[in-house]
Parts: sequence; structure tokens; C-alpha cells
Amino acid sequence: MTASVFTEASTSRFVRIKEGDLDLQLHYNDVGQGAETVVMLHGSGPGASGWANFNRNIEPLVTAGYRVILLDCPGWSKSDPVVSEGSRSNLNASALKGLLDVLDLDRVHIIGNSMGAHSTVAFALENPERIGKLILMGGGTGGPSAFVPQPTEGIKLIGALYREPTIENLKKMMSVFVFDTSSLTEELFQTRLDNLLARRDHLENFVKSSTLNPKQFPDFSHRLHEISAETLLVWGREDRFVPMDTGLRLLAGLPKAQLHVFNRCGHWAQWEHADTFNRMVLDFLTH
Ligand SMILES: O=C(O)CCC(=O)/C=C/C=C(\O)C(=O)O
Repeated sequence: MTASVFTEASTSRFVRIKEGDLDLQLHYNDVGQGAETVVMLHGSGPGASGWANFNRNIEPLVTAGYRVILLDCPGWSKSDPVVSEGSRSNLNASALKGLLDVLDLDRVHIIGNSMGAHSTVAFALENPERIGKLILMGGGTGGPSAFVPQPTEGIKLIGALYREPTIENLKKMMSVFVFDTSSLTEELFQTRLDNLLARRDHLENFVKSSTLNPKQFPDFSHRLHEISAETLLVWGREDRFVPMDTGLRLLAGLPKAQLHVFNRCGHWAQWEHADTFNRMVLDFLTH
């Protein structure tokens, strides 16, 4: 398949996984072919999916000869619903392990966005032999911000949108999500709204999970030193969901990490600065 002809529909796949306590059908997109595989893990916003989070980042990797797997985490998009009472980071990590086992992939590079970055760290701690290089954007659970009160304004707006999924609440959340809101189109809002309203069970389960356990993403800062993988941290200076100084904490904790901070950038660095981000990722993976 050439990079220019792939679509969400043509790359859409389902798989049944059994991993520990999990017995789930997962949805993923499988794009391109190559000896090396890059897995992309999306964030926790309502209506998020691998495709929604990373649609600007797939083609350059596929063209460069990587296979790209976009996993929809349990409780998002076309994957099965779950209520998470414990660590959602570890639940996602188990789902990823189940998927890699079925696909017979021994070792992968992982790009994680926000919750996806928290989950990447959980996966790396549990399966050090299965990881190549890591790219963490706007997440990774390096501990609380020293400067910004928690929960941050963005995380509060995500909660409001989960509880009341209206176009008004979606626009409020998206208005602090990116730095340059003029890049947000009505089409993007509508697609996101359609996605999130299509799975009211996922919305209700997220609210239920957060009530059962408000700490869905435990702090791994005391264990970061165990991760020996080369790691690229990417942050937006104006991230109003997971503040930029969290990236500094990860930089201090991860022995082989480097940090890139984009100016004029919110919580969606891979989308707002897609071209530079894609070049950086390719350079990081190949050197
Ligand atoms: O609560 C956290 O620390 C994670 C928040 C998070 O993952 C937000 C991500 C939002 C998106 O990626 C999205 O809505 O597309």
C-alpha cells in the first residue's frame, strides 16, 4: 500500500486479546509495511482515537519504510468499553501487550500522546525487552507540576465534556487545547462531536472510572530511572492540560531522554507542529 492511498477505513482492523484479566476486542489501524514498527497511542479526550490524534503523522513514517499501528485504547472509539478501577496506564499497557502478542511483534517503537505517553511509560516498565525508542508528548506521569494548580484547566474541561457532551463544551475544551485556535475548523469540531456521541457508553464509563478512582494515571516518577530506552520528550510551551515543567521532571528522571519544547504550541504538538514533529521523529528513530 502506498502512503498516499491509505484511509482510516482501508487500514481498520479488529483483534480479540486475552491478557491477564483483559478479554477484549480492540480496534487498531495497521498502515504500511516495514521491518520496524511504530505504535501510536492516543490521549484521553472524549472522542479521541489513534486516527484522530495522529492523522498528520502517519504518512511520513510509512513513506520512510515503517509499519505504523494506531491502537484505540480500551474505552475509546471502536474498541470495547471498559470501566477502569485501577491504573488506566497499566490497563492500556496490558492491551498493547495483548495486541503485540497477537501480531507477533517482539519489539516496537512507541509514540504516546498525553494518556498515551503515560501508558507508554507503564508499558516500558512492564516490558523493557519489547521497546525500541520512545517518543512522549504532553505526558509520561513524571509527577505534578511545580507551578500550575492541578487539575489543570484543560483536564477540568475534559471532565466537563465527558459529563455533558455538547458542542459548547467541546469548543471550550478545544479552545485551550491548541495555541492557535484559528486552526480549528467547524469540520474538525463536527467530526470530533460525531465520534464522541457515537459511543455514549465510553463517555459514561470514563465518568464512572474517574469516580471509582480519580487517580487513573499513577505517578511513575520514582521508577523512571529503570527505563533505559532512548526517549524523545516533546512539549508545547503553552500546554494547558499537562504543564511543560512535567517534561523537565521526565527529562531529569529518564536516563536517556532529550526534550524539545515548541513555542506557540498547546497540548497537541504532533498536530500543531506536524511537519517539524515528523522530521524530528524520523531523525530520532534513524540515528
Ligand atoms: O489526564 C491526563 O493526564 C491525560 C489527559 C489527556 O490524555 C488528554 C488528551 C486529549 C487528547 O489527546 C484529545 O482529546 O485528542
